[in-house]
Amino acid sequence: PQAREETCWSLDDFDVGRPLGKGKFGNVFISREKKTKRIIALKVLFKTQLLQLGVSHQLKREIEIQYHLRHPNILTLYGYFHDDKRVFVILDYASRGELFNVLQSQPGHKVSEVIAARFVRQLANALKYCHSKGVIHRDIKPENLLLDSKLNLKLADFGWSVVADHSKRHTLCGTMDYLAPEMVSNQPHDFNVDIWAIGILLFEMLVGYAPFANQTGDKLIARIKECKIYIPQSVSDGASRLINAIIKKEPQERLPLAEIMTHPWIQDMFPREE
Ligand SMILES: Cn1ncc2ncnc(NCCc3cnc(NC(=O)Nc4cccc(C(F)(F)F)c4)s3)c21
Repeated sequence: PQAREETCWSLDDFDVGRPLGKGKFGNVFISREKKTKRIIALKVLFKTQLLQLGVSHQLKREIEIQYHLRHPNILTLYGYFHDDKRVFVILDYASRGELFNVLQSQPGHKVSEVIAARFVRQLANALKYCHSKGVIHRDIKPENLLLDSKLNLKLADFGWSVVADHSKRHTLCGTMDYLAPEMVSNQPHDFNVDIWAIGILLFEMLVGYAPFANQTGDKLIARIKECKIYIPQSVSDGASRLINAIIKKEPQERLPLAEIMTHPWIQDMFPREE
């Protein structure tokens, strides 16, 4: 069979520029690939830390997962290479950086309902694609949502994502009728964790802080379990209805992606598509 073209990269292929962000595992640098002059983002991770924290398998899984994901609202991972001390991940460059910093720079740390609806629809698009491939992101937050020069949202950092183990379900599906409720619902991390995150994100983009923010420890856990959120009057009825339809304690009760994308509030925020 046709071998997939495997370009073998090394640090010599790149001019490394300023840091774009600093993470606990390593930093990201704007860089230019010498031959094509293409601008990319180079994430540098230190092997010692990956080994110390026992997350090397997670990085391998992230690279494997991202290798199969190609979508306009997912930050592309082009490849990786390593030297004796570091692992380098070659990523799309998102020139407007993290949504986190965009929100921080706005008055009240919030955006308009039109912008919020745009980002929710693009994120739902990215997740519809991921979930259709059995990939659950599991770490959706403003730090992992990047923006390109055209204000298109790019879902990034699949370091905590998993591929839902359909295998177990397939072996069981012949005899689903006999499965106890806790068995069929016992998907520790099912796709609905990503749906929940869309609700939290929408709340934060419109209110300026997350619904359970400035709670700590067990109070925070209790608040999340109680699942009671207070949506300020400043938020429109349509947006409030969508937030309340997503932030549900029961995973299965959360509004499915398809219904988020076609929700009346989302539709109203987009001028009639020509
Ligand atoms: C800030 N910024 N501004 C512009 C811009 N343009 C592109 N990218 C940026 N930032 C990088 C975004 C990322 C994408 N994928 C990531 N992946 C990751 O960080 N993976 C990862 C980390 C630590 C440990 C593990 C492990 F081992 F646990 F799995 C996995 S980070 C940009």
